[in-house]
Amino acid sequence: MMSQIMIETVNLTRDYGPNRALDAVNLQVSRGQVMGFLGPNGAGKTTCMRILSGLLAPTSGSVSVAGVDVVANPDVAKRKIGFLPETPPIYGELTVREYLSYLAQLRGVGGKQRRGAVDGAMARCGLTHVAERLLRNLSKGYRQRAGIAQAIVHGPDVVILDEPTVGLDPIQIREIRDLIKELGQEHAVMLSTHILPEVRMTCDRVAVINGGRIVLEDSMAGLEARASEQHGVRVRFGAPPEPAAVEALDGVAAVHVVEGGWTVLPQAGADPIPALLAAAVTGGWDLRELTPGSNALEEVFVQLTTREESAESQQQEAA
Ligand SMILES: Nc1ncnc2c1ncn2[C@@H]1O[C@H](COP(=O)(O)OP(=O)(O)OP(=O)(O)O)[C@@H](O)[C@H]1O
Repeated sequence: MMSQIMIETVNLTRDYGPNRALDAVNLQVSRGQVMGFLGPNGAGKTTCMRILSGLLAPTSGSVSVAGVDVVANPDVAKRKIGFLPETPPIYGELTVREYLSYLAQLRGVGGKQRRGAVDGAMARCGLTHVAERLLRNLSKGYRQRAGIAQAIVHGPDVVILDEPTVGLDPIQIREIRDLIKELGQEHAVMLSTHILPEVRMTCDRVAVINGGRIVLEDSMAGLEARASEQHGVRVRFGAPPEPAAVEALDGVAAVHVVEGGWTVLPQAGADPIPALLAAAVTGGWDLRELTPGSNALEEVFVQLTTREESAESQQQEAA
């Protein structure tokens, strides 16, 4: 099957007064993909998602959803998109069924199809047994499911989820992540989060935004490969040696000493683990943890976002 591009932004830019919140953002997401949209606070994620959803106008650049220009045809585009905002509006006095039916109607699902659409969305989100419950009486996890159900009830091509697992307990989180993966098979899904393991678990692609600019866009596989080239081995010792003793080992390029553990960076193409293990045993370093590349994604993320920030602060200092 040809990959169908469902979300496309070209040089998308948005200013709030003198502040540029989005700066020439180019993104593409196809049907069958879950794209993780990552960035620190204030990076521009919400701004981007609100523009995609037709809730906010861009300053310049273009944005299309399922081939429909969101700025030129907002009403058509809105029917092709489902959005779960970070804080969804509350309709506590409606039952789950009434809520979904109301929103399906707003988004143009006709009377005959509506019941089937609502039943289908409830089934996919595991809500069938609470269909007649008032929203205000649902647990947070179920309310979140209702939020996701409203984002898919009208059969949109594109589903955008803003921090969908924030505030849920671990079991609810797992269930919502499974649901997101499932949605990715049929829709193009954009998932905003700053939880890195969540991206690893649910996404096929990842885009990292910082200071309004996309600083990385890659497949998960590509990112993991990139990370493993520069990843470190995380180690913790009960009786740590001098860092120089580790640095001197075969295959070790450098050692970063941080609180709670060290990161041992390998020389290109080398595996430092055998020498590390041997030295830890003979040296009595009391090895407590050895995790290869466990922070790979985190390291790439931190590198990408801090590099941009430090470049910016240097510019500001120079100005
Ligand atoms: N209505 C607004 N008026 C003025 N500035 C705004 C407005 N909304 C956002 N901004 C600014 O635009 C930038 C991007 O904000 P945005 O909310 O899109 O970031 P974010 O990545 O979603 O952050 P968070 O993870 O904290 O939600 C920030 O510098 C923010 O202060």
